[in-house]
Amino acid sequence: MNQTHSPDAVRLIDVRRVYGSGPNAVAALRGVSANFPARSFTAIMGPSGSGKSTLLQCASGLDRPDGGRVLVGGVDLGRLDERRLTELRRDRIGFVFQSFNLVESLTAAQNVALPVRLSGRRPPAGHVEELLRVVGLADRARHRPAELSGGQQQRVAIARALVAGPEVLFADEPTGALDSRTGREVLALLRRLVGERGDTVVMVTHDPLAASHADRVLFLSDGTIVDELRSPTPASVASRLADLEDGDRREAV
Ligand SMILES: Nc1ncnc2c1ncn2[C@@H]1O[C@H](COP(=O)(O)OP(=O)(O)OP(=O)(O)O)[C@@H](O)[C@H]1O
Repeated sequence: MNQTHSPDAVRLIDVRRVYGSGPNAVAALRGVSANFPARSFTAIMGPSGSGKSTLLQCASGLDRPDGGRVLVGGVDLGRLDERRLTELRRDRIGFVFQSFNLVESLTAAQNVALPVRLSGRRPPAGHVEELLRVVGLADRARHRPAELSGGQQQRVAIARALVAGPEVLFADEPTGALDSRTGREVLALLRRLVGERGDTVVMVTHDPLAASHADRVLFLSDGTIVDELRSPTPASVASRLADLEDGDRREAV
């Protein structure tokens, strides 16, 4: 593969994505460049329609940009055919969404092992148990999703996303379906994964409190990155977001 050593888990270089064509074309990303260093926790925020989901989809190889480059662990996704891109997503990228998407008929441990099983392999001995321990569910390995709380189900989903040892964990509104206390526990877990295991997390969120758990917040507006906050606090994030949303409203008038 086209692999070069890179301290960045993910790099976006002048990424562009246009939906549709002609007079109805929508430029969802207008030249986005960003580095996501290994062992960092980045939150992506911005008003509705600013391009957050599109950025996550392009960065994770779920969607192909119309211009620019995306590198995951030094591999240029644009050079991969569909089969290799699918393999890269399976082996090197973890996903967590607002909905937990667990298989109801399988236990927590079986859900965690599933991505590796589906690729015709077996997780190394003790690996699933270790991941369940990391997410605080060592004693729930044999429970099925219906026997777990929402926060516990999301923690199973996080363990599942980590089972292949991905370069990066992309999280799209991971606390969107959780109450605020449970949401904070999941955010604290993501924080710990970065601090203690050296995982890399990129999270889209609408919630300033959620974003304040990250090392840095990137703000998108109208398809471009317009600002960055390091060591964010809920207040500093909320204030910056309000400015951007005000700007959007003024433009709409
Ligand atoms: N499949 C699509 N076809 C056409 N336009 C699209 C498509 N997906 C997104 N868009 C448009 O691209 C722009 C960016 O959308 P995107 O979903 O990335 O924004 P977002 O910041 O994630 O929004 P939200 O916070 O509301 O989820 C929007 O104008 C949206 O309407």
